[in-house]
Amino acid sequence: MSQRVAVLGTGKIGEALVSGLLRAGKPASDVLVTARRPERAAELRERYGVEAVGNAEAAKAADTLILTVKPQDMGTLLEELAPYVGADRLVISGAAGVPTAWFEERLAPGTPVVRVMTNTPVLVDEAMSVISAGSHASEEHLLRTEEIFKPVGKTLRVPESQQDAATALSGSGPAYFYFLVEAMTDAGILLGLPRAVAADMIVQAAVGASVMLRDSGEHPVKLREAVTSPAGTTIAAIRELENHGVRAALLSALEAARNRSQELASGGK
Ligand SMILES: NC(=O)C1=CN([C@@H]2O[C@H](COP(=O)(O)OP(=O)(O)OC[C@H]3O[C@@H](n4cnc5c(N)ncnc54)[C@H](OP(=O)(O)O)[C@@H]3O)[C@@H](O)[C@H]2O)C=CC1
Ligand SMILES: O=C(O)[C@@H]1CCC=N1
Repeated sequence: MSQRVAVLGTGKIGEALVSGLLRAGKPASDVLVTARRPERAAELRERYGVEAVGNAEAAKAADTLILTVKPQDMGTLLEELAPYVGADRLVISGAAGVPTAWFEERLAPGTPVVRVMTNTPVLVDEAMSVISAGSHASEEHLLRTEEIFKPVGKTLRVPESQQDAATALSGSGPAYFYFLVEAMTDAGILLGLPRAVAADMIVQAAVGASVMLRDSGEHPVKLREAVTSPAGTTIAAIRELENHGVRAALLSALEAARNRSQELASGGK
């Protein structure tokens, strides 16, 4: 069996994974991609030098299939793949919500399935990829999955029962930070700063705070306390955040994301 990896449904996440595989040294000849539109296939061929093929051909030719279509498109894709995928392949699903059991029901008995929730920082090798084994996936399959995702960031194994929460926190997580940066940049405009200057300040504050969170090992409360001087500026802002229920809003927001992931379990609309 070849060491070929196929990415099926190469959109934003699929393309990010292809670029990661190539950056990690996988030869382009070992990477196949599929796309729904011919112009997209041509774009991927040109950009990465990989072969773009049909879904059935990818399923026949690759030993690892990474499925990165939207949950709502997974049913159609599985119908195309099922005749060609057996227990000698590894199927990795990157979709939100859809459980490994859903794939197992549609594939040949014993087909190993691994569910992965990654996030867009895969583009800068700073992803978090949260990994769970289906009922036929062995340690070897998990290691093969980690081999694909480790070069593009961190990996974490969790029981599949935690995947919907991981999707809410980690898969969607970057979007919350972009939302905050966008809102804080607007606040800079309100305070009279030019947009570019405000954006520069906020992005650097986000980078600095993220690096400190990751590298200091300190609890976020301690880091925030170090910024918050008695009778100073920060506590004036924190009071407003608490008055406006930002903490409660985050709890509700992540619960809503978790619930939506659960709704997508059946490749739902
Ligand atoms: N975006 C994110 O931050 C994250 C997304 N995910 C998951 O990754 C998956 C993909 O998301 P994302 O990359 O944002 O979505 P995209 O829409 O960018 O990518 C999906 C791609 O699949 C293609 N496609 C759909 N059906 C088929 C098919 N039958 N055969 C071949 N290609 C097909 C689509 O084609 P077309 O362009 O024609 O629509 C599209 O290019 C989702 O399941 C999502 O839950 C996981 C973590 C983070
Ligand atoms: O919004 C979504 O459904 C996808 C899954 C996680 C991040 N983006």
